[in-house]
Amino acid sequence: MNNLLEINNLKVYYPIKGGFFNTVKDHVKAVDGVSLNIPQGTTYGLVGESGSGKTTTGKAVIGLNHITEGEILFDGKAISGSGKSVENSKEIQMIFQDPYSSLNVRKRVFDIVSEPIRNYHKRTKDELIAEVLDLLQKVGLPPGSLYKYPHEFSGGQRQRIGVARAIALNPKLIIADEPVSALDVSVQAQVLNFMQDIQEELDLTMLFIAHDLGVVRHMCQHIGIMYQGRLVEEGTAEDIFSNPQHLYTKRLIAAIPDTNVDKIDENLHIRQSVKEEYDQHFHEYLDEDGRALPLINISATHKAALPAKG
Ligand SMILES: Nc1ncnc2c1ncn2[C@@H]1O[C@H](COP(=O)(O)OP(=O)(O)OP(=O)(O)O)[C@@H](O)[C@H]1O
Repeated sequence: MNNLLEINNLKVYYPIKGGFFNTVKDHVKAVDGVSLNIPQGTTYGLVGESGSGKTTTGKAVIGLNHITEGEILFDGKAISGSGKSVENSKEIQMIFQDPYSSLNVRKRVFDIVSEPIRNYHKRTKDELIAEVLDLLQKVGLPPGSLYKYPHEFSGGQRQRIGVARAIALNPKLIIADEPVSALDVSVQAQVLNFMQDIQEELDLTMLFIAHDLGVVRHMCQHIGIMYQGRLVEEGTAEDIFSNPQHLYTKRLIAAIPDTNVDKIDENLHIRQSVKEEYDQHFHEYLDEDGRALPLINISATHKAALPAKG
């Protein structure tokens, strides 16, 4: 399977300015040497706590961030820096965390969903209506939604509007940045199932960002664990859950709400002991600056040999 997205040694440092001349004093190393591959037609879950650099990684792929170092290849072509083309911006779309604030509340569904199409193509009003109705059907919203405003929908439905807009230009890659985190737990599973259906139906490749490992388990083939700007572990979803190597990964598994954990793997036995183990041993996984050691690579998505702990 070809990799649709390849990220090689990505670094994104944000300057911290200060002083009388507002000069650069230091940098926040938001992403510090991340490499990962996403095979075409698969979903990669990027998981870590707040501030670990997940969004910065996603934004770098979509061209919203200045890349300090490294390379991003989309369909085999470099898209970082000046290589980014109009075609790339059609083919890579982002879905945001909060479906309310990411939609323009003063616009109707028709205008919101048709906007990307209007930006790139010449269409008559009737053609646009037909296209938007088709997109609404794909995301499971009734035709009557066409002239409604975002506030007339529930959170889950609003996320469907965001998805309709994101798939309007037939993208190949979707970056979904915590798309269910702002939703009620009761509707999260529904939206996840629906996103998985859309991904399969349209053969999309997806970078799915989440802070909860439980969320990505069933919809991602590969999972990368981020901590302090680095990937500390990567593997197939099965590896990550059945044989987690890094204590931080175990910590994330232990943090999955009880109701899910019981289903996840009754034999893991990590839940009871993991918090203690984590506290006792976590320093072993840090370098001399107190930053996370790089990846323990237990799967094949990224072939570069990175140092394993030991
Ligand atoms: N524009 C910016 N300028 C300076 N620092 C930033 C900027 N954006 C993010 N950061 C910092 O970079 C680090 C990584 O942030 P990022 O948003 O990528 O993490 P995240 O894992 O997506 O977290 P969250 O889930 O809270 O969005 C954090 O320390 C954050 O404060």
